[in-house]
Amino acid sequence: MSAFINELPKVELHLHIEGTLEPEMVFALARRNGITLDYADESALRAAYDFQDLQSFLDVYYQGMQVLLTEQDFFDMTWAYLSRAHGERVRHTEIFFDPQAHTDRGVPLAAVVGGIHRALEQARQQWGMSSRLIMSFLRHLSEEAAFEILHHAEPFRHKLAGIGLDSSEKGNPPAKFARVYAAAREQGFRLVAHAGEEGPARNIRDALDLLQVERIDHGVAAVQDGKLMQRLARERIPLTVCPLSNLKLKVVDTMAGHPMLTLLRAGLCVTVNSDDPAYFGGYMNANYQALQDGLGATDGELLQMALNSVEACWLSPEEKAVLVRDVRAHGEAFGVKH
Ligand SMILES: Nc1ncnc2[nH]cnc12
Ligand SMILES: [Zn+2]
Repeated sequence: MSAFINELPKVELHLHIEGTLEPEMVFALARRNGITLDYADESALRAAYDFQDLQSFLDVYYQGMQVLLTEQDFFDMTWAYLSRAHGERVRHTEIFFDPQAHTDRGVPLAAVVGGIHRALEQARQQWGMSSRLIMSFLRHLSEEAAFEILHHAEPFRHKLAGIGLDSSEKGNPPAKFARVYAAAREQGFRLVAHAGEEGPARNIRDALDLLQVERIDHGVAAVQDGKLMQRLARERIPLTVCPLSNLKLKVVDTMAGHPMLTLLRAGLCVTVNSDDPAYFGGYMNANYQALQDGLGATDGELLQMALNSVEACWLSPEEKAVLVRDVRAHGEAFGVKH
């Protein structure tokens, strides 16, 4: 691991907290909750992490999270991620969770939000690590179900910064959620959506125009549409790109074929993120390192992407200024210009 990457102050903007469940924790929580898993042990579960596409991953991901039942389970999962992120110099993190995947199993939303939020608060007090929580609608479920969870979340509104849209992109375009996004916008939520991961560039344009999102999660399909790239660059719409995820889910065939640097050099606000690190083989450092080793990104380009993440995050201008200063100082300490 390069010292430059290891010590770089980082901001993470695309992280599914349920995607941080390492096999060891899946088994520990299963034992604690008296749940029998379909896999004999941790290594058998890890062997199942051989994905052909997004759907084959999602099937394993939704199965893995069934061990989460209590507020303490959600706290423990979140605390394990935050400890790891803190060790990788993540200073601020914006975290997705999938409420419907839990409430549909009978887990109270209070346990989900309460456990995650308690861990975020402890990280803030203990390390000064800041965070935001983003509630995602599952796009393979109905518009009606999204409205239901939005309504159900009202008592927790003060703990939620934004709304996201994830799960199976194919066959579930942004238009399906235009009305519920409009309702969320009226309630003051900030808005993001997964688009252009496995789906076409058109989904990115529709997420901007129909859902009025301010950031696109993934968005790598933009590279197929020059006009859209120009718009994203002109409007400085951030893309929260996840290199190791794209490789594991076969969005790209090789890291050398990843469009990250094409997008960066075209002036887009691209950022580096880990998505579901327990499943995709690496947290933030590993994603930065993969861009360097597999794609040939320079330290200067990595520094620019780290600064983009600060620009794209939801901290106040004053808090961002502190992070910008620290990222720039890190570059200067290593003699790196961006
Ligand atoms: N990469 C991804 N794409 C869509 N939905 C997800 N849910 C968790 N990870 C996801
Ligand atoms: Zn994602």
